[in-house]
Amino acid sequence: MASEGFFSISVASVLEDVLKEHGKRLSDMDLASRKAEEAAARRYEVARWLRKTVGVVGAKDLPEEPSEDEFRLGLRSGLILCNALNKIQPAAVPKIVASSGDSVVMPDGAPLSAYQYFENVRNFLVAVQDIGLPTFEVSDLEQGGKSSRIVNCVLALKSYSEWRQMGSGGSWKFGGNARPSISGKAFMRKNFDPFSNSLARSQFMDDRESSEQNLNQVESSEMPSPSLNVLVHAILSDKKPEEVPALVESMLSKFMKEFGRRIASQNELVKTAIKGLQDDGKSFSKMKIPADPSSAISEFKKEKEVVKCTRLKENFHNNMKHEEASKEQLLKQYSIIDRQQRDIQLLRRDLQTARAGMEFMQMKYLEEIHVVGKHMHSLANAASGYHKVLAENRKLYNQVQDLKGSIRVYCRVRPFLPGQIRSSNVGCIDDENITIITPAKYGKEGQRTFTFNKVFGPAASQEEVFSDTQPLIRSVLDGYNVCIFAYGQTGSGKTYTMSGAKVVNTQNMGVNYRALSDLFNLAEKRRGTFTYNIAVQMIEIYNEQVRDLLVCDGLNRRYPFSWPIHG
Ligand SMILES: Nc1ncnc2c1ncn2[C@@H]1O[C@H](COP(=O)(O)OP(=O)(O)OP(=O)(O)O)[C@@H](O)[C@H]1O
Repeated sequence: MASEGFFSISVASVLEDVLKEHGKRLSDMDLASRKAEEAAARRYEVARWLRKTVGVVGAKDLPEEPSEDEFRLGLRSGLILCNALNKIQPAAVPKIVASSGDSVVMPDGAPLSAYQYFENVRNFLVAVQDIGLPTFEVSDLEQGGKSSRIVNCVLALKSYSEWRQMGSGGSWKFGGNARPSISGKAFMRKNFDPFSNSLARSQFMDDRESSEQNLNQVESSEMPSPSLNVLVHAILSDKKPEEVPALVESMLSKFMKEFGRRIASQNELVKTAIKGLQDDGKSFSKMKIPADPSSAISEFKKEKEVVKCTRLKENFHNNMKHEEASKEQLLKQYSIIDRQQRDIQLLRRDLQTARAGMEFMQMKYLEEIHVVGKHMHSLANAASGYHKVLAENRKLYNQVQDLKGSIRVYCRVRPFLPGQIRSSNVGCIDDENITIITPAKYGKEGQRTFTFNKVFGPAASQEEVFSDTQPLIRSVLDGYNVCIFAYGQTGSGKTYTMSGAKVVNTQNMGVNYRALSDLFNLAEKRRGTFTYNIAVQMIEIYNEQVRDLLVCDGLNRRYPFSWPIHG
């Protein structure tokens, strides 16, 4: 909760704010120079201790007061560090690697022996970590590295050495003489783990960003803040002893005022928070805000409990209502499901009935199909029999035509034309014979009888003449060649017999028209069985000349002709 933060007033923070207000004169420049002074003093102390502990190692003695670069370069090979550690704790680093190049201090960037570089420094760091001392990164020995971490490590080692020299008993105090007096920081080690905290505190001046964190750590351990110490020191350092009491009095009065102001503001915040909760309809009882924040907190906690219980009750009631509503809905759903199940039963019954009906229909249909199939089969048999019979009939028909004769000669006697003298020399006509009376010769009338396949008298109609030739016409459709032609003298009636009168009608229609009409009728009847291509040619033979009578362009074409055959 946001309000919880308002109860954490720290006396140290108030004091620090007051001091800061007093210490306006302390500029950042002062802080920077003090930081540098402190870092240098610590570095000198480390160098002096190492010189005293290790002495000259490999002709690389650290100066008593080395610069930061001299400090790094002197320790870069790891020889001094390893030897120092082995002095304090023998064989902590089992093997120290030295090379011929160790007699010369290697400048930055110059490659060290990789073996030496990794072995000595790494072995030192491993051993230091095993002991529980703060360590540093290998890169801190290079240019740009944090030498403060190396200093911290060696100071911790120094403290550890002193502790061992005192017999390793009791608590190990570190930092009493490891810090320059200006820092005023205590570096206490109660066990090995807090070394990390100690290191963080020692780095305070190096890293201003971590100052807030360090402040909290100091407050939690009831130790004065390092920044407080610095501020107090900065304010009082340039004061005369007689000025100090007045200054302290002034600072204390300001501190009391600030502390009172913060307490008041906290109370206001608590009141506002409680009012907000009451406005939300929570069951807060009327609450007096005590002057004591701790009692306010306990009251506030109690009220929170009451609100929590009320909420739980409300939740319980809401859940019950919700459950009842769910039950009602469930009952409705059950009734709907029952109705739907009944509907489904009815539908199933209807479906079964429909299915039975369909099966019955299907059975009937199959039966009918079977019967129809049988009929079809018998019809096919009958059709094939019919075709056989038809072929047989045709064969017999043509045989009859052959028996009648391939060449048949008919004789037709024309009636007298209007205006002609009715003097005939036709004596007698029967079915096949005609008797011609010849003129008297030598005073004696003569007569001759001629026999034909058929003789038509003057009363014979066009239909009678055609009916006798019709069977021959039908043979054409069975593949037989048939030729019908008329022969006789001029005016004897050839054209009339073959074509008809000048004005053709159904009565006087000649053999040609009737034969063609008969052929087309037959072809139409047999269309499902046969396809016929029909062509017509009509010629005249006159004076031993053959002429095409169907030419209609007026030209008198003579044999041989050439004409297209059309279907
Ligand atoms: N059977 C018949 N009944 C009635 N009239 C007929 C008959 N035969 C012929 N005629 C008539 O006789 C006349 C002569 O007939 P048609 O022209 O047919 O003779 P044709 O033999 O064709 O003569 P051509 O050889 O000169 O052409 C026509 O007027 C025709 O109408």
